[in-house]
Amino acid sequence: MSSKNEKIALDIESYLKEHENKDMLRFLTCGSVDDGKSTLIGRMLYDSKMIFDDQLSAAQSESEKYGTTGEKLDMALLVDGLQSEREQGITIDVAYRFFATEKRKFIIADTPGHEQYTRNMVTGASTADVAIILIDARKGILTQTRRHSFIVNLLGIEHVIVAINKMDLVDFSEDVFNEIKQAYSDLANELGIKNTYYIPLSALDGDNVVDKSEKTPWYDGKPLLNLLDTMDISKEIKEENFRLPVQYVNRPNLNFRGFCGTIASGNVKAGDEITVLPSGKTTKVKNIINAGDITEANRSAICNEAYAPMAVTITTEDEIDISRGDMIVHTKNMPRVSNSLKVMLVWMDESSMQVGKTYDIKRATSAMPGVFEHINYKVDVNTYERTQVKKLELNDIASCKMVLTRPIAADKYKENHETGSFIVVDRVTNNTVGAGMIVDVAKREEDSDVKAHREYTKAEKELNRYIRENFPEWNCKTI
Ligand SMILES: Nc1nc2c(ncn2[C@@H]2O[C@H](COP(=O)(O)OP(=O)(O)OP(=O)(O)O)[C@@H](O)[C@H]2O)c(=O)[nH]1
Repeated sequence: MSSKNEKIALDIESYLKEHENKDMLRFLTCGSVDDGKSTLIGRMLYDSKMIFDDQLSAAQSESEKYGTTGEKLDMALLVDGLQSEREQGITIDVAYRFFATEKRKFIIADTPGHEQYTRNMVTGASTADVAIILIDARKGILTQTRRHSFIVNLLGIEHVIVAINKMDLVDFSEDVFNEIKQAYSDLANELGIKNTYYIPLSALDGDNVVDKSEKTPWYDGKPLLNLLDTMDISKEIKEENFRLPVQYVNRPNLNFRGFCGTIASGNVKAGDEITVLPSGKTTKVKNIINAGDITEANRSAICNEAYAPMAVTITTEDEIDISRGDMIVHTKNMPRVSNSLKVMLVWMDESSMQVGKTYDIKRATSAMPGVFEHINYKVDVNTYERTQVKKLELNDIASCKMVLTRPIAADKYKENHETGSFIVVDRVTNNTVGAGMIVDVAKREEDSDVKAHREYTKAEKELNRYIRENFPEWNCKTI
């Protein structure tokens, strides 16, 4: 990266500016042991000149000593630091790597492929726009391919690049490529994966990684890096799906009250009619203030429109109670409000998940206790078979019924990743023990346990109603 180094040394400002304006694509790499994942990542870093000179010479000398590639530089050694960590069990987390081309910035989430690391793959996949699934051309689709594809689909990644690697070992055979392509497209159909792209590769020799290979004249698609550079991953901005989870109520003095948060989806304009959930109070947006502008001096620096993922403060026409954890939405397009949700849950802790035990459920800016009342079924991530179980163990994925102590404004994950996902926290250890996605929102359940134990007088019921209507921030239960 010497020419880049020069630019960094001479004109760091313009170098940074150049990067700032590029758009970002996050992708996940999944493969079975020895499919060539490290080699491919190493090749992309190398070819995009993101390897430091000292890293390169270290890899060159190690390559001569330990490399598995004869004369050639073993690209896998360029990502070896991570691997040795993994072998020693120091980290089983996701490793994020960064590189950039002229057009885009990339973050690679490199996750371990073994079944015992399913939770790590879920973590890496949760923010990815694209998944690259590596397949060894000699082996075709393996159990691991099915598992990785299931998780990629579960996490709602809409673009899957099937990298059919080691084509050099099958003489760059078009037939082998087509067979694997057909088998994977059957799998994609079974799962409902929308956009698939197939590339014949040799990560080792660099065929179809950066440049189109002469050895695959029958392939009319783009090489991998070019595909990553140009694929359209923009999501439709739906104005009607405006969601602002309230993070903080900014009340510096009696004259100002603003509601701060990062817009999870959609957009909002001054004057829009909004509803605060779960209370259901309605008002209009008075002003929208950009996060950067909230200082005493320019609190009046307002904008007319804001959209995801901007961090904003909004003020309202009427004085209504809004508190952290509430969701501000457009009145004309409200999500369902309920405390009873059908969810897909990934269990991430050594201690098993107990039905009926109370956990803290954190979703966007809200947090409340909740229980998993019932496990509908557990999915075998390799065969997609469903089984009945009484509890969940580490890495299990299951459909469950989750009941919260308070209702929330809930979107389905497939419609909104931000507001449709949650984490599960153990109330004693404070560990994150699970992650989940809302599949469906049921009708709100009454708090049967409270009802069962006490009969309330009319006066008590009226008082309860008064408190709920006038003090929604107390999160009072309905009696
Ligand atoms: N012939 C050939 N060999 C390859 C290719 N890609 C990778 N290899 C070789 O396959 C072996 C495994 O490659 P890695 O990149 O370490 O595989 P991996 O998937 O990262 O493996 P793990 O790190 O163990 O998960 C190494 O010996 C590579 O040199 C390829 O396109 N062609």
